Amino acid sequence: MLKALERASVLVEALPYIKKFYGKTVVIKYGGHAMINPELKEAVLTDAVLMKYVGMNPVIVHGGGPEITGMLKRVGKESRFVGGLRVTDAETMEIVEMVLVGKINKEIVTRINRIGGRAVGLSGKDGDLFQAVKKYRKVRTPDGRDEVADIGFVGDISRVNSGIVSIVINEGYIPVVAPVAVGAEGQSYNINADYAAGRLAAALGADKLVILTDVEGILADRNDPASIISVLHLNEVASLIEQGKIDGGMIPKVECCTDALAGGVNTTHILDGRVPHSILLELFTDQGIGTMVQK
Ligand SMILES: Nc1ncnc2c1ncn2[C@@H]1O[C@H](COP(=O)(O)OP(=O)(O)O)[C@@H](O)[C@H]1O
Ligand SMILES: CC(=O)N[C@@H](CCC(=O)OP(=O)(O)O)C(=O)O
Repeated sequence: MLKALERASVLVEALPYIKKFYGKTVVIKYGGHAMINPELKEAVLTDAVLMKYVGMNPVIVHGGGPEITGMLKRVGKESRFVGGLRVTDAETMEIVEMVLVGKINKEIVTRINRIGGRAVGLSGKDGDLFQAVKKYRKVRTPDGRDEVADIGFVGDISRVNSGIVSIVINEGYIPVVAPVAVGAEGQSYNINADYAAGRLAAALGADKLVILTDVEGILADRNDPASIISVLHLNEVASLIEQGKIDGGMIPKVECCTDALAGGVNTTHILDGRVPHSILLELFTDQGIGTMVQK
């Protein structure tokens, strides 16, 4: 009884925020490292279910980088990344699709349904959701020259047909999206889940994009968790990347925020997925947590 009352009082405190976000779409990028711990997994998906219950429209775009790396290792393939993106040959692409679409997507859907929500899993191929062309990545050589690297079947999203996601939302389900896209000839493309989330948020006209990761947010000094940047303006991003202060897996995250903001999303956030219920802390408190990237 006491527990129920405690929960009720928490809900009363959250009411103004619930009203503020009622009917709003929030795209959640649920990332590889925040996905590993089973308790955290449960907390993130419970947050999504709660959001749906109180009238918001959560949309989950998931990654699964560490699981893909694990599966590749099992078949004797080493993973290589260029600028945070996996170099993807034909065999790697097959495994990426099996892991993301066949395994992780269905696991998330099953968990949400068991928690008491209703979820539908989609990949970028369903309803032609993500169409892509081959992506080339600019890299800086050790002697300071810029080169274009061929990273295989990694795609740039050329078009988002978000209709199928809207149908799923409007029918009362939580869409769960795997970041595999389709090319002009029907071939599969591996899309970094951050980019997929940013583009989908823009196409849906989402109010918020929330990216969960395994650090506190964007750090000014990567070795100092206290150096978190609470608000990062878009005009500061390029120089932080240029100076190497933002690198690796954080590059797709800030670029994804850039895409989303350019596409009309109101606010974008990079949050610590290791903190239980970090999404609710961001949504339902004034101070917010993590890094907000804004125009
Ligand atoms: N300025 C920065 N602040 C915080 N993390 C950074 C920064 N630059 C690079 N990183 C790296 O980015 C990583 C997050 O990207 P990634 O490992 O791809 O996350 P995920 O698996 O959650 O998608 C962090 O663990 C950190 O190593
Ligand atoms: C092109 C590219 O790098 N694709 C990613 C797709 C999964 C992903 O983005 O997973 P996280 O969000 O867990 O990192 C990959 O192959 O790892």
